[in-house]
Amino acid sequence: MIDLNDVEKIRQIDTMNSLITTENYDVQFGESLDLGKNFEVANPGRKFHEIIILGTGGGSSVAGGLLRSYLFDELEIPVIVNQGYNVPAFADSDSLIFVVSHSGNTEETLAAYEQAIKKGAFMIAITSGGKLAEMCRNDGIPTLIVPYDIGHPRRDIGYIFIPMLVILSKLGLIQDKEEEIRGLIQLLSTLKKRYGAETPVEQNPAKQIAMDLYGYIPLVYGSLEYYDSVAWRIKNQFGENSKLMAFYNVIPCLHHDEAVGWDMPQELIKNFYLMMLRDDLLDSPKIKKRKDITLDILRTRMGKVREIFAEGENRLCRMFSLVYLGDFITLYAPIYRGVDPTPVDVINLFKKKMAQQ
Ligand SMILES: O=P(O)(O)OC[C@H]1O[C@H](O)[C@H](O)[C@@H](O)[C@@H]1O
Repeated sequence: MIDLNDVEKIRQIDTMNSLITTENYDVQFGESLDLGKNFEVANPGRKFHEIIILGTGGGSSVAGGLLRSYLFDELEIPVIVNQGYNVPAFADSDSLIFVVSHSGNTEETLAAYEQAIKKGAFMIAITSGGKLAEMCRNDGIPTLIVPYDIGHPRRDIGYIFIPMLVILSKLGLIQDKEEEIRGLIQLLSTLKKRYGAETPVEQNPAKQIAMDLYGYIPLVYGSLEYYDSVAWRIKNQFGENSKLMAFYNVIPCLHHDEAVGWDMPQELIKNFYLMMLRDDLLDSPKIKKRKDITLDILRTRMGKVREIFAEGENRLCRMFSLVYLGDFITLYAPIYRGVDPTPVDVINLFKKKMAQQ
């Protein structure tokens, strides 16, 4: 196992600097705010039936999910995250469609884009370039171009999420969020000191959890209304960053189905490492009670259980405080095993095989 206090070794294993990029989210989120603010939108005040986000993967679709959760009690129209090749039948000229592909080359998103164009939807693209940027240029679709980095959209979550938020406020669909975003940037710069590579294991909860879960299957339980997509993000990050299959579910829903599976044989359930996402401010009394009961039951059944708590002055901060901790945990987990967190070999294999005739 790698000594997570050995910063030089950590940097050697993390050959594409995913930790450094994550440590610099405060800068990324700041730039993203400016990108959003400088983007001109047409027809502010126009009414839409719904918002559809076309995009897939740990960056683009998760950003859509986080947006949906964050705006749950503010937006008066639904947000639909659409990850596949097709767009739903109800999409039409009254739909606001964000086409989001960081690379601009993801085949599902490009196929869905072509359908959306035919339906005459009001579209805005967010991409660093690729085929999507080219198609949008030809079709006259307003496009917000974000920095390219190295082609791992999951570490560009700020560039995808923040501009969508700013654009929604420019369109008059939500209140202005600049103050909340600035609060988040401040929080990220505080938290990076706690979770960053330079902070030793003894003072670094992200490193501690990454080491603690070694040998277990991660299971992330979030909750409605704000922590479903956060749990989804962390589960995805375990896959892409940690090279670990992980699972997630959402309270209270899981109490009506998955929970029955907790009666599985002890030798199976003991392989899980439960991370329970908690928020002392945003979790309602009912949700808090359900989480307490869940922990009471699972403490003696699962291999280990760990509660992680949201923090921060507003909802955006609180949600992203857990996204941020999750990003660090899922980066340290592979490094602890001597594995480089950035390459995604299986995804590349899929892309190659799908391109073959
Ligand atoms: O945002 P896009 O460039 O369309 O990428 C979509 C997805 O592609 C790949 O699968 C990446 O590994 C994911 O992290 C990414 O989210």
